[in-house]
Amino acid sequence: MNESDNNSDHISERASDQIYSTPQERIRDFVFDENVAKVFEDMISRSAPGYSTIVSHIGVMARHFVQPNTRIYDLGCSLGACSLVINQMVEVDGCELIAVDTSEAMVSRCTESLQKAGHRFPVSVQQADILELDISNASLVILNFTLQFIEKGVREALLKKIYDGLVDGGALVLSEKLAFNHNSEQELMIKLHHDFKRANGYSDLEIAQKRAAIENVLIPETSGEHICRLEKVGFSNVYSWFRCLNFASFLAIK
Ligand SMILES: Nc1ncnc2c1ncn2[C@@H]1O[C@H](C[S@+](CC[C@H]([NH3+])C(=O)[O-])CC(=O)[O-])[C@@H](O)[C@H]1O
Ligand SMILES: O=C(O)C(=O)Cc1ccccc1
Repeated sequence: MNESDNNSDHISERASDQIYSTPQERIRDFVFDENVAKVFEDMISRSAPGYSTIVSHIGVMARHFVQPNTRIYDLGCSLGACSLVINQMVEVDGCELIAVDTSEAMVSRCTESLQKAGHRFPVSVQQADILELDISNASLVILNFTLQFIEKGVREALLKKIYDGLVDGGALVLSEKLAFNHNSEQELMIKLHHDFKRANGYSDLEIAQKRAAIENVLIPETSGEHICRLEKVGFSNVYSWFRCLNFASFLAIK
């Protein structure tokens, strides 16, 4: 069945992101509301270089790291792309998948997609703040482009809580937009990222308005800051396993 056969179903369509396509008098801070949830798949695929590669490799890493009778956490799950791939790839017994997001619009769509996909182990989708969440008996925790939206001052405490909640040999996959220490690299990566967005059909107006909307909301840090903090909270091995322009992913093993 192709997409047009069932386009009354909001899960099967990939509605196109036109949120910043018309001039706005005042740019409001970016929020993950209904309007964003509706177009999120299109938005993130056209905006985050390497996103689909990262998601599919999270499935590969899940197959390696998930241990029987443990929990998997997808923190800031949005529409559940990582949960869906983990659900497809993990075949061990006694696992439980917990997907969490503060956005009601995301949680309702994520719940529906996971139900539709069918799952071989228990899955719970919770509308909650990951800063308040209890994490225990985890063999895999995913923070796929979520930490960057968390207030900088509490990021270390969140990572320590994740480390404490992991079993030995458990892993955290942390994907983030990066900042750079040197102006020349920072400027070049931002320019190339904007070129990537333009090549994916975004106009200069869309790029500029989105940039203003996320300026105070998405706070990137350098690769060095991420690696140091992951080591500081206790992870024994921290690997930088993916990078495309100013987007990167780290694998931290307890
Ligand atoms: N404190 C918080 N608690 C829970 N959720 C939060 C919090 N803060 C932000 N979020 C949620 O984190 C998600 C970040 S998007 C993740 C993509 C997904 N991981 C993916 O693989 O498709 C990344 C992006 O848009 O760049 C949003 O759904 C927020 O509501
Ligand atoms: O669009 C951007 O410029 C980004 O940095 C990526 C992104 C993707 C989805 C929501 C917020 C930011």
